[in-house]
Amino acid sequence: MATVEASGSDGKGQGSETAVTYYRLEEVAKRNTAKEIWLVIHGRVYDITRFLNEHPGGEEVLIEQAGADASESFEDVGHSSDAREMLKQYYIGDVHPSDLKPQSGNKDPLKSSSCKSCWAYWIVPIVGAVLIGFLYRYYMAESRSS
Ligand code: HEM
Repeated sequence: MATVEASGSDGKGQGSETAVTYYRLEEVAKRNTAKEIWLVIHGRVYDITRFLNEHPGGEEVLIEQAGADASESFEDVGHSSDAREMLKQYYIGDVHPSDLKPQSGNKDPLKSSSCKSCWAYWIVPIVGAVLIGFLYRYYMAESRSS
């Protein structure tokens, strides 16, 4: 089931005063037949059914991505800004916030396995460098005294 919520605070600029329809990923996944094709690109849901025959890259690639997150393949192709503009006409809503990937949905970075700014990422090299510095000084002092 899609949930409709008033927008304005999501900061995505898709008509800040209009209502946003949220779709669960499981719902998007069901739209994977040639009769009805939805896909997700950067957290947004697109109904590209009527675009299938018009896609300059052919319908095959779209059918392959049907019902799934096509952000990566969309970017890999290096679509033009015209192609990005075209997306707007097929936009039907956003992925439900609880289905968004951790980097945008998970508020606790320590619990994220892809945590890049956690303390461990920078504290370990710093402690290592300080330790090596001490060892170096210790050995230099030793070699000077002997
Ligand atoms: C609704 C989403 C999409 C739209 C509006 C779209 C639009 C376009 C447009 C306008 C072009 C012509 C070249 C350009 O202007 O960049 C194109 C080419 C192409 N697209 Fe898409 N596309 C979409 C999704 C995808 C996806 C998901 C794939 C997945 C692989 C894909 C693969 C390709 C390929 C392979 C080409 C041909 C590139 C070439 O010949 O150089 N497209 N698309």
